[in-house]
Amino acid sequence: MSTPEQANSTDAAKRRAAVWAASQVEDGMKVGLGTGSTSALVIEEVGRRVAEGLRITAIATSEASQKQALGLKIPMSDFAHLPQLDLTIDGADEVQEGTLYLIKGHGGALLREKIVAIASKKLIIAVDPRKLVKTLGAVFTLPVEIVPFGFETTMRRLKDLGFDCELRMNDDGKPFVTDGQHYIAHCKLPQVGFDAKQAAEKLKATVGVVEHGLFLGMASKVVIGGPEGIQVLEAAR
Ligand SMILES: O=C(CO)[C@H](O)[C@H](O)COP(=O)(O)O
Repeated sequence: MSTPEQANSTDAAKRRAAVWAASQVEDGMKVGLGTGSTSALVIEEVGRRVAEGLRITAIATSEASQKQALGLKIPMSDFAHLPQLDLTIDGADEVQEGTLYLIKGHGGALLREKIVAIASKKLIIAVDPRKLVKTLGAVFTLPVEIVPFGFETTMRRLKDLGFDCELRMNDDGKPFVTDGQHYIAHCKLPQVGFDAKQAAEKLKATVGVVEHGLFLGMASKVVIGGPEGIQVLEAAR
């Protein structure tokens, strides 16, 4: 549990990161809009700029972000009309120092987030400093989106592969269902000898797994909001 002061400073850090990320949107761009509390601040800022005359077209990564963007009168489109995006801005649950590998999906939107991110020339990730980790899985579990049919057997096979997972539940005791009508398994990652690329390959090859929350080599930049300003990390290419 964070104190009210800590919560305020985290909110301020998220907002700083979000405002900088939104400032990277240029007139005429096709933009992907992420999901989560930091992305909501990005959408708010993009909406403010649109009201001032910025002309963009956007695609959202969740129903919640779509609704927020439409409420702010951001012109929204889809992949039938926009084959490629110039820039996507999203949040993350963890960012690994050095590699800029990400864990995403605790907002339940990892599948659409990954579809939008890979259709974008650039992906900017906006976070507060708590998200920076040395080892992926240090703080958060890895969300893995799975098909509801036979989820029990899929989760058993994930366990056999070394992923100890629990099904994400709602407060009413029913499984959480994503925008794509799938379930989410939250998997603990081993903290010693974890190989993210190998894990990503294993997960992709598991029948019943739709997608996983490891975003490897996808972030172009990560902006970290802090108490006084921002820090921008760039991917080594
Ligand atoms: O991956 C995500 C949603 O699926 C979010 O980007 C991630 O959970 C970070 O959210 P927040 O900005 O609220 O901390």
